[in-house]
Amino acid sequence: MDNDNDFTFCQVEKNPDVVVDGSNQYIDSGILWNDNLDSKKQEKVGSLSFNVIDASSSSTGSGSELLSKKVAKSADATGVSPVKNSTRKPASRAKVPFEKGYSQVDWLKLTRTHPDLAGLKGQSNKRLITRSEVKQNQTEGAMWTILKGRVYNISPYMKFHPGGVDMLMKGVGKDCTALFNKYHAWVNAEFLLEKCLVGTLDESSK
Ligand code: HEM
Repeated sequence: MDNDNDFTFCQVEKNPDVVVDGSNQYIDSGILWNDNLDSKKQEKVGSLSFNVIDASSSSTGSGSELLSKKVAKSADATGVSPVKNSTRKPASRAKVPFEKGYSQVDWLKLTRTHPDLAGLKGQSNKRLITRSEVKQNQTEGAMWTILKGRVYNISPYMKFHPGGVDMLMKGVGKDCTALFNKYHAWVNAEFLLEKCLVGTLDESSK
């Protein structure tokens, strides 16, 4: 098996290049780790390295998300949270090898450089959006989906999706939350798709 190109199996070092909003936070394991955590320690098991956080000695974490994820696979960069103990059998894995230039790291670079990934053209992403408007946006440049009450334009993420374009297409024009949770409830989509946010779902809409 050739995993050389699969970032999931690469060791990803903390990279000062990926400073988010210049606020001393780094993208690491799909979580925004606060750099002030001095109790962070690197451990190694086989080819995987882990960041072990002693949360008890610090109250400077970046909110509940940080505190709830004390151990993270640093191998699983960008948007993939640590695996939780679960009695539920996960759906079968079908990760698609990415095309050159479409790794999750490439996606993060794009999110930092592209001026309008959501395709808002100056419109606010704070507005309420109806289900029928989501349904209407299924064209190449604007493929909208509802995920956990938020509306995203997932068109730019298509070729970057590790599960493949076909799988992601299943969520276009509708609410993909159930499918999303079925395959990877641990994925931090709020972070990955932050720049693709179009608005909030109008829950009362049809
Ligand atoms: C809409 C937002 C979505 C985002 C941000 C997203 C993101 C991701 C990420 C980061 C992975 C890699 C997971 C890992 O390495 O553990 C992945 C894998 C995958 N995704 Fe998605 N996904 C989305 C929606 C969907 C939908 C709607 C489906 C199904 C219809 C789907 C099916 C899959 C499958 C089958 C895999 C590969 C299997 C696996 O690694 O467990 N995804 N996705």
